[in-house]
Amino acid sequence: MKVAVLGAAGGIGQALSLLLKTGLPAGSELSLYDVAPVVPGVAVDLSHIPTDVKVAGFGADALDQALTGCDIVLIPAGMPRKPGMDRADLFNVNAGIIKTLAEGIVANCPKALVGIITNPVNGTVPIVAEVFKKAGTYDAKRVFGITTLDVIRSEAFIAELKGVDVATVKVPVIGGHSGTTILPLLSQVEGVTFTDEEVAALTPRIQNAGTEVVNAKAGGGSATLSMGAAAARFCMSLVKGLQGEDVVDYAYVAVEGGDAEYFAHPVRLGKNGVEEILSYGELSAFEQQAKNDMLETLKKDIQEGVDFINA
Ligand SMILES: NC(=O)C1=CN([C@@H]2O[C@H](COP(=O)(O)OP(=O)(O)OC[C@H]3O[C@@H](n4cnc5c(N)ncnc54)[C@H](O)[C@@H]3O)[C@@H](O)[C@H]2O)C=CC1
Ligand SMILES: O=C([O-])CC(=O)C(=O)O
Repeated sequence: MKVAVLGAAGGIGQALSLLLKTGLPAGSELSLYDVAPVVPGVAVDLSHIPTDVKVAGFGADALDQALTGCDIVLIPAGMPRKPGMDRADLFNVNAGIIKTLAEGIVANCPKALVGIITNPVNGTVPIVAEVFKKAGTYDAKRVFGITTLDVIRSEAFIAELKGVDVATVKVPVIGGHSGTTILPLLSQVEGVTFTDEEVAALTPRIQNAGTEVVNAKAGGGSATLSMGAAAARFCMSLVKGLQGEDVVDYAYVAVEGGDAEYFAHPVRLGKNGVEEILSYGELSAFEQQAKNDMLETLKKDIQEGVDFINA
């Protein structure tokens, strides 16, 4: 298994790379790419951890070498938010970065499963898809926006609120990855119940959890450690799928005839990426209303990504 992390020297990139160095199956290769000159050092640092995962670092002019033969490419490259900014404010600077990296994937590992972390995810995923479409290499089953952070936050917050074992809490989160487009389906969480007041308070807490971190870091960036853990968890789902295990996880994927062109759903993963897009089931009246209210925003975010490549 060969996994590339693009943006590996950043806050997320380093945390994620550490978790992959210690978590990938024996015999795997980890390819770390970044435009920051420290990236070879990050690779050397990680290489001293005694696991059977080979690590190599690649600087600005070595994207092709970093990507050659990769099975999975994870992308946390690009600018994070500062207090007062929305994720959408990152579009102008991150769109060009994502486009360049997607072109590198086309040229070097067009069959790889691609997991996009760079914000705004609602728009960067369509950018990658449009670059692949233009190149004739697009396979909707292989492109994922990583929304796992919304899932793990929901697990953590609910376990804390209800005093239950966090390992037993499973929370479906659908939609997109910004503000109200993040839709946790609290009505479907098994083993706990919520009052209307709890739903009305917990839903926006989950939706604004990224801002909670941005404000707490006071200008020093956004979530990196929890995102590293989230991306590593999602990567392990992709790895298990590639190894032939039957695994279901949540991700922001292209959905034909869905609520929007891209929408986070439960997906069955396998050797070709998405084997099946599963239904997210019945929504409560609150969730149905929240979904209806956010679709226009999500669709606008998606169109911005599509237009960046095609307009
Ligand atoms: N999907 C999600 O749930 C989350 C997404 N994010 C997003 O992840 C991105 C990265 O966040 P952080 O790691 O905190 O930022 P950071 O600034 O710590 O790291 C970003 C890294 O990307 C590198 N980079 C910039 N241009 C590049 C290029 N063309 N090729 C390769 N590397 C390049 C930088 O050198 C830097 O090392 C941000 O856009 C942030 O908004 C952050 C948290 C959660
Ligand atoms: O809020 C941000 O800018 C980073 C992010 O996507 C998150 O923490 O969910």
